[in-house]
Amino acid sequence: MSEDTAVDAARDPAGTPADPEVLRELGVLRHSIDNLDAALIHLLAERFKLTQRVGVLKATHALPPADPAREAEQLERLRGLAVTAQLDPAFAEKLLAFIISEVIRHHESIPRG
Ligand SMILES: O=C(O)C(=O)C[C@]1(C(=O)O)C=C[C@@H](O)C=C1
Repeated sequence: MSEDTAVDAARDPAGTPADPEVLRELGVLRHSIDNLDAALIHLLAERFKLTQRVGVLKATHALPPADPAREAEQLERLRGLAVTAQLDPAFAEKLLAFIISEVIRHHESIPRG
């Protein structure tokens, strides 16, 4: 993380720089956020590699790109996990729907047969 990012954001409305201890804590928190964002990107990349293989399998065997029954199971499971993890289940649902819609778009672009 850039030191400047923390410094820029850590000013009060009058433009006075924040307490150095606040800046230090902000920097520590942002460093961990950056690590988690990197992990999310890597996890998503691995997920898309697997769904790409699913897409090829489906296209090869004339299976439909979307499977609403599977999605309903995933949704129910993820909502439960979100509640346990104290994450807003509505957010988890929207995120899953967003990811799956992108996967289906990829599936549909694979030549069939
Ligand atoms: O499991 C499948 O059949 C997939 O194509 C993968 C996936 C997903 O991204 O998890 C995507 C589309 C389907 O509607 C269900 C699930």
